[in-house]
Amino acid sequence: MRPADAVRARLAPRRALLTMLWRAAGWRILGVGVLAVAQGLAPTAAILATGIIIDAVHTPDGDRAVLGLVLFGGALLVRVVLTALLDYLVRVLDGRYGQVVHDTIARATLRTPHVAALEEPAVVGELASLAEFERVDGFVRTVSQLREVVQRRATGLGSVVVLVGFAWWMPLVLLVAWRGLAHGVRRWIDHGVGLKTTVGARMTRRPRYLRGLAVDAPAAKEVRLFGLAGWLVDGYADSYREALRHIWTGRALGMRSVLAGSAGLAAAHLLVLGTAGWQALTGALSVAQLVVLVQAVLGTGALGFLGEPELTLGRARQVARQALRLEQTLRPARTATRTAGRPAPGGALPVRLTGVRFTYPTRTRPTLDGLDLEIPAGQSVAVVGGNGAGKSTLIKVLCGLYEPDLGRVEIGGHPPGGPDNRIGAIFQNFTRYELPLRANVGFGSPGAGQEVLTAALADAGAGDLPATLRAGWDTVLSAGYPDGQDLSGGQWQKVALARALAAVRGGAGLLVLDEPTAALDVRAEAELFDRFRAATTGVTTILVSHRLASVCRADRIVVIDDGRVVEDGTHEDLMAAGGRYAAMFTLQAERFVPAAPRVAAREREPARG
Ligand SMILES: Nc1ncnc2c1ncn2[C@@H]1O[C@H](COP(=O)(O)OP(=O)(O)OP(=O)(O)O)[C@@H](O)[C@H]1O
Repeated sequence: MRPADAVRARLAPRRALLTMLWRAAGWRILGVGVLAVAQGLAPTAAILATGIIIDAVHTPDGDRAVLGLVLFGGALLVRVVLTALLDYLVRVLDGRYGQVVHDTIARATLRTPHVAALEEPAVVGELASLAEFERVDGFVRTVSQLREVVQRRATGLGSVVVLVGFAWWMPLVLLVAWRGLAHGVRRWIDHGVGLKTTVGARMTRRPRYLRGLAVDAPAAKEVRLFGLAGWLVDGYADSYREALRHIWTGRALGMRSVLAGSAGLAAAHLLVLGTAGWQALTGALSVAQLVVLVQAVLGTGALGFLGEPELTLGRARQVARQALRLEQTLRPARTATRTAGRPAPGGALPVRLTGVRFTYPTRTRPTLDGLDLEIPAGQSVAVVGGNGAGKSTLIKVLCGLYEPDLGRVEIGGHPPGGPDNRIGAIFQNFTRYELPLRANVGFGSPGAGQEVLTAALADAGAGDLPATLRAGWDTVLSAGYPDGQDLSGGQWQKVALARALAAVRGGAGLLVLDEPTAALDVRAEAELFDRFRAATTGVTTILVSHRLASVCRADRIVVIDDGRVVEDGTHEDLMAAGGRYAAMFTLQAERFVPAAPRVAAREREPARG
């Protein structure tokens, strides 16, 4: 790396922090800086005042003593007033700064319509470390920490100026010593952080996992049922002790730089204070001068390592840089952005995928490859195939959540997410919003009236659900809220389905259903499909399901294997062709139908013998 590039890279986090601070506070941040410098210089004024007072008492000189006292009192007053003012200002700006960081990250992540961008390992890493910083340090203390650092550095510089008045080399020696120790401490801390993220992360993985098993609800049943409590407690204690032993040993080895820095600092103080003491003894320094010098020497400590504020500010610089980098990386897609709000009614949408190839960011092999599929407007198509064949991926590409590497996806003649973005969908891992039932259904068709939501919930087979909830449509669907209520797996699925059906009632021209009935009982599923035709008339529907009894009702069935279409036709066509679909259907059907005759045949056998 060229020296200019190295300097630029070193300065980039500082520039990023300033950019974010400017966005959050504008000129007010400069005001905070100036006031913090003034607050930091107050102790220097107090040191000088002390010197004047002692000198005046010694002389004696009443006027100078008064001047000294006024200066001292003024310094104290300025400090008290500025402290109160700054405490208020930084609290306001801290909140504002945290909000701007949140906004920057949220806007960057939300404006990318492609989920793939959020799965890039670099982006995942940045988002995780931002979340960690927020959890541990909070974005919200950045301005406070900045004020603390600026104020203390001003105090240190004020002391340097005072010391220069005695001998130019004194502040220089102390400055070098303090920075040397700061460097040593930073190295030690970085070494410790490095250990924590390498050895620590590796060695604490198991204890963290065991702790999770002990306290998290999902494992609670099995832990009790299989009597794993003792094993868990011992395993956690042993593995955690072992991890800590490794980290402590590593940290102790890294202490050398701190010891060397401390020795250097002790030597510097010995030299400066020794010289001052000698000069005082020989009469070259007055008592007042000695007092001023000693206090200024103490003040230079503010140029060393400042601990918590300095560390937090360092992390805040990285966070600002990461947030701005996300803003750069997660640019809006080339295609038109998704239009928010209720889709305009306009009939069923045709779908066309031509030569689509798609590879997940974390994979090298494409999951979809050479996939062609054309669905006329209004047709109902079922997509089937084995586990991992690429069905859900096809749905996500179709909905515009992932951009294909090659080929085209068109919905109503436009790329997905374009102006005619009228898609209603329920995904396999649909979202359970910790919000009222009304929002959980209403998100499918923002702005829709109550009658649309009620009809959509009825279409999904959960028309009676609001009556069973404490606050009806206003019940928050989470047990964590007063008057909130969680739902069963099947009820949640019906709510998610209602959301998709609300979109249809609101004008969606394409309905995509990825395993919409996996959590429903057989009767609920049968009832749903009986109602389904009526609810989806005039809409193109794409259904992914492993339940072939439901699939066979579709106008057309498409079999996916290894990321491409391998069979395509009606149920009758595919059964007659005797291919994969026929084999899957026969296998599923046999598990129910022939059981009775087989038992009956076995029962008849002894009689024959
Ligand atoms: N986010 C992801 N990142 C990387 N690989 C993924 C991701 N999601 C799915 N895959 C992989 O892509 C392949 C196809 O997965 P997909 O979920 O599309 O299959 P599917 O046909 O829907 O399977 P199933 O019937 O089990 O739901 C699988 O090998 C899966 O491991």
